[in-house]
Amino acid sequence: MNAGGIMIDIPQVITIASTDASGGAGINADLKTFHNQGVYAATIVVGLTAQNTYGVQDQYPIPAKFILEEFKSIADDLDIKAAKTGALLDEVRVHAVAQGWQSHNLGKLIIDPVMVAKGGSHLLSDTAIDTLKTELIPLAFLITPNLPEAEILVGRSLKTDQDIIHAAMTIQNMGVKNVLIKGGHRADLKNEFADYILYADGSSEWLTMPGIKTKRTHGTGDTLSSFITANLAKGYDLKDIMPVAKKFTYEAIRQTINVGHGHGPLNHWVAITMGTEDNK
Ligand SMILES: Nc1ncnc2c1ncn2[C@@H]1O[C@H](COP(=O)(O)OP(=O)(O)OP(=O)(O)O)[C@@H](O)[C@H]1O
Ligand SMILES: Cc1ncc(COP(=O)(O)O)c(N)n1
Repeated sequence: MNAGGIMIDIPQVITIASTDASGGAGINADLKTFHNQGVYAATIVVGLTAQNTYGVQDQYPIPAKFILEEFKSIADDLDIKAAKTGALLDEVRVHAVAQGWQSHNLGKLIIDPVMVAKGGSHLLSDTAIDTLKTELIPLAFLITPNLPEAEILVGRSLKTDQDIIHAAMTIQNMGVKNVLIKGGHRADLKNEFADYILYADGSSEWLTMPGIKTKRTHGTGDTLSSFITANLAKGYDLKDIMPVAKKFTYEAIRQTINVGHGHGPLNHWVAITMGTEDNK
């Protein structure tokens, strides 16, 4: 009921992750990307971090019981179409999120398996990796590890393109439908580099782009996975989203903003929308 006004339907998404006090990564980057893409965003806060563009100074995990209450509050009211996870900190939090998801399915699940921040701080304990593999990954529509995260998930080093292709298959066999292995860590090594995606139907592609020589890449993975989450919620197909998600992240890195003195944050104000002439 909205007498005299109008009612607008809007796709609803959620980020299940940790905050970044400096605003460049984590839940903060997710919310800015969601807003940019015109979706309504809710949050399940799993942890808080005291961090800046130099690194993570401290972490504060939210109790598992409270995380489950957050799940219930959202599921009792909102109509979430897609959810993404970010830094989950440890085994207890990963288990709580898997438990929350099984009780309250919130649409398509996208896992960004954040393990180590750009400054080198651990945002997922080593003991959480098995819980991630056995409890959370089998529930997901898409997982988006960067190269070091993919190496940890498969337990071997990934040097060649062939290694990456095999790793994506190994991860898909853990029960997740689609696997994106991000190549940002090779961006300094080559002028052109690529992300690799293995789709649910067995097809795959290399998404190639020029590497930008910069250290202002705080929150690149969050930005990419949030863009994908927003547009899955809008009903777009993953294969159509991927090139545009890459373009959004690329422009958000390229059109840099002057914030912080370490690994600076991205520009979440760039205008790139699915379905426009520019992106066909
Ligand atoms: N220097 C760069 N130039 C161009 N694209 C980049 C660069 N760095 C990262 N990207 C792109 O940004 C996206 C995120 O990649 P990356 O490998 O940095 O993820 P990530 O390490 O998980 O990010 P983060 O942990 O910072 O959130 C990928 O699509 C990647 O190709
Ligand atoms: C709360 C939180 N989530 C995710 C990241 C990863 O981003 P990056 O590797 O660019 O620091 C982060 N630093 N902090």
